[in-house]
Amino acid sequence: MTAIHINQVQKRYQSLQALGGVSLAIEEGEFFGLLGPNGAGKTTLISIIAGLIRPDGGSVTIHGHDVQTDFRAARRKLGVVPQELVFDPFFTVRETLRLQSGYFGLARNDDWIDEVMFNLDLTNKADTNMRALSGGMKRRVLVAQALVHKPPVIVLDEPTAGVDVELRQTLWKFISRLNREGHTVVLTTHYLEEAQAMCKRVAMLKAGKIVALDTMSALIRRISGSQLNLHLKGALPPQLQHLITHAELTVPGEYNLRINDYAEVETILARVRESGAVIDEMQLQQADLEDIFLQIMEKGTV
Ligand SMILES: Nc1ncnc2c1ncn2[C@@H]1O[C@H](COP(=O)(O)OP(=O)(O)OP(=O)(O)O)[C@@H](O)[C@H]1O
Repeated sequence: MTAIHINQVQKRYQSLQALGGVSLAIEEGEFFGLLGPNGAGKTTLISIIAGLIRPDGGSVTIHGHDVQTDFRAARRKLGVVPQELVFDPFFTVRETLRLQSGYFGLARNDDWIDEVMFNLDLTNKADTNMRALSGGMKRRVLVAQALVHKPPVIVLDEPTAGVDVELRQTLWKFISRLNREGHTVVLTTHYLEEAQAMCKRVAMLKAGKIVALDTMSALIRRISGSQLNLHLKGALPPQLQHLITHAELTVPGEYNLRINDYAEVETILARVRESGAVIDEMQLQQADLEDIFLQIMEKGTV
């Protein structure tokens, strides 16, 4: 079944086209990444998925429920961890989570609340007032709040922005477990390493449009090969100059060369030796999501 179906969604803020006709189907059980630079439209899209803002055109369904015409049913299937920390400061952590459960009509939810708090390392803060929590702790409560009704679809908008390593690890362990148990997870993050480690499929947004949509492994394969990083005493022979990547960043004696297969490394080294240059240092680097991201954002394609 399709967990989230986004069909031709458009949103405009005055003269700014924040989303220009986005279509996307995320299947049940996926761990999906929504990536893009600041202002690409990720939060706008998530707010539309959550039914918090209205699109100017198009539609979104969650497990078949339209987020506008069938809001309550759609909302019940969805847990959203928003980017901003907004809380009522007078409630304790447990009260906050009970209130949220009440919103979904769950009167006796303490077993699950306890389990969520335990998994997010919040148990010893259960009776602390929200206003007395640190930013990182508040973020944990935001995650817990999104999960009180065991939603089959979990959307996290930059959940690890500015949080420490410990929370990241705790959070990813718990979210991975929920994904293994069948929950669909959609994540936006600026930490591309995190996206590469967690997401099986990604969409890249740029200026309100999807500019790449593929599995993580296919995207990484798409960027041809790897890089050979050379530190030379002497100049790079002219017949290798065309292999230089990011020429604008080249420091004298240091070169990044694009290679398509490892056999090319031998040829390059032979040419360097013939030219009389001496190799001080060399490194082979695998392409990663960051290379792909930068290339897509700069050139629009890989
Ligand atoms: N309420 C609003 N009024 C006017 N413009 C808005 C509003 N909300 C968002 N925008 C603009 O819409 C565009 C998309 O914003 P959005 O927050 O969706 O991007 P984002 O991809 O989530 O960015 P970030 O990575 O910085 O969170 C931006 O140019 C933003 O300035």
